[in-house]
Amino acid sequence: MIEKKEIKLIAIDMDGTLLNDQHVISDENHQAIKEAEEKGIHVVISTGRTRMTCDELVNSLELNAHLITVNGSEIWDEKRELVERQLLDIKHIEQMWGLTQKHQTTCWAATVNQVIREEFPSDISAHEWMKFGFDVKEDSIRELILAELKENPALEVTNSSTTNLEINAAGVNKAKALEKVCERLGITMDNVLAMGDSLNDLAMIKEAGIGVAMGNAQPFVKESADWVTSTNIEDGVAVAIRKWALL
Ligand SMILES: O=C(O)COP(=O)(O)O
Repeated sequence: MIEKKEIKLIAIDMDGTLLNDQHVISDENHQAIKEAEEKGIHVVISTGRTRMTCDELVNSLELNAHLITVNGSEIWDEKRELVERQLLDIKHIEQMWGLTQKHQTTCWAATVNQVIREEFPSDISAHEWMKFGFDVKEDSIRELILAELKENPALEVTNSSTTNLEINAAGVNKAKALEKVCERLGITMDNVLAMGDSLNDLAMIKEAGIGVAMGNAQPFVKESADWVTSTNIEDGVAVAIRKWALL
């Protein structure tokens, strides 16, 4: 039985959480977020996406709050000024690029000004890298890559779906970024309600006062959460906001 806590900040993941399977924010989720803001609660979108791929959806919420992107690599303030950005080392990008070649997998990556999908640049060192991703349908190959990545203590390895791997610099995750946002606002992680569905949400779900997993979350995320809400296609975000922050 989890006790209710005073919620001063709500951190919400996007894909598989705030967004339905058509990548749309439902009216019900929109309304619950609006009511939370009206109550004076900071609503912080905390996503693996880059500004380029989340702005339109985030702006539609008209929030007056910080924003966390690329799994915590970037923190933006209410005016969308950059507070902090953390990069991956070039040698680690080269290592991961080597792994995609070795295992013949699909990869993608986020630099500070683009999301790279098909054409991987030959001048790796000319870019500033924030995240590297592998898409691997075959479990055995994904596990091999995961094992190699885990040997490198400079990397933070998570996922945003069961068939991908997402890599940031060690110590970069949504929980660390949220702690920094909380510090700026003078609140503690105990007053945070965080919700998500994948391993890139795990740290914030564990460290928040109330950590909520979506009904569609990966099993380990559900096991680690304080509470499991409905799925992303059943307005699970609104359900959790109403249960933990609005009553
Ligand atoms: O990494 C992604 O692109 C998925 O983003 P999410 O963290 O909002 O689910």
